[in-house]
Amino acid sequence: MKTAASAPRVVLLDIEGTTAPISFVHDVLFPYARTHMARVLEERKDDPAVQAALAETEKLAPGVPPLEQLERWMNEDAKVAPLKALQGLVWAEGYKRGALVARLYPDVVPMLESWYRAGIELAVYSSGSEPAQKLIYGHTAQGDVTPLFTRFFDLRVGGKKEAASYVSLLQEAGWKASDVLFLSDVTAELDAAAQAGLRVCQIVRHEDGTVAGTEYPVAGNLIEAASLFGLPGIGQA
Ligand SMILES: CSCCC(=O)C(=O)COP(=O)(O)O
Ligand SMILES: [Mg+2]
Repeated sequence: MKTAASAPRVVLLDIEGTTAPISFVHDVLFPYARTHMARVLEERKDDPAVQAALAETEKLAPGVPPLEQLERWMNEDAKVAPLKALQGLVWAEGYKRGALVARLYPDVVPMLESWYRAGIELAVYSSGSEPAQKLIYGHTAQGDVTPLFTRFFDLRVGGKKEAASYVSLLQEAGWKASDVLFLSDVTAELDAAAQAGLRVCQIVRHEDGTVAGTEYPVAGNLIEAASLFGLPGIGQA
């Protein structure tokens, strides 16, 4: 007899296109980083974090002036660790002076609060750096919701389209693959996570124009994902 799968114990969430609109990342965050990058790098040239990211940029693109390389990566939307680290530093300044306020989809905070109250572990896996992830969740319309999350994984565990990254993060967190539900809008990320044994669901946000794949369960928002995977709904915990 086949038994019904139990509800996931851990929900691992992508950000762009899953919890935050793509337009917030591409039309607000990325242009802010592009506008202020050169100035922030100049002002913080003695900061060891800036120096480390610039050294890594030079290592990855020898012979290219680092600022030029960073601009190339920004044009390509490259998911590269030193760019992501520096974008995070630029955004930190923007959030601090009130020029940036995070925009999340309206279902996100109420749903995460309900899962948190039900004892479900919540974690982030985004190409944005860990500090950038904490900034987004630290500056929502509902205030600082970072305490809802136990872990913030970024490119240090590897790229999101590689199965090995999911194996690494499972190891680091001590989670069993089948206990974890990964939510993302990008099917290549779901492929990689599924290959590592995680349960997966594609979040297909109408506003983002995400195209639904055919291989995995599809949900229009976190409320639908909850219902598909036996997780509590808003206000049910
Ligand atoms: C941490 S918010 C900025 C997100 C970002 O820089 C990015 O490249 C989007 O990555 P994601 O993995 O969340 O799709
Ligand atoms: Mg995404």
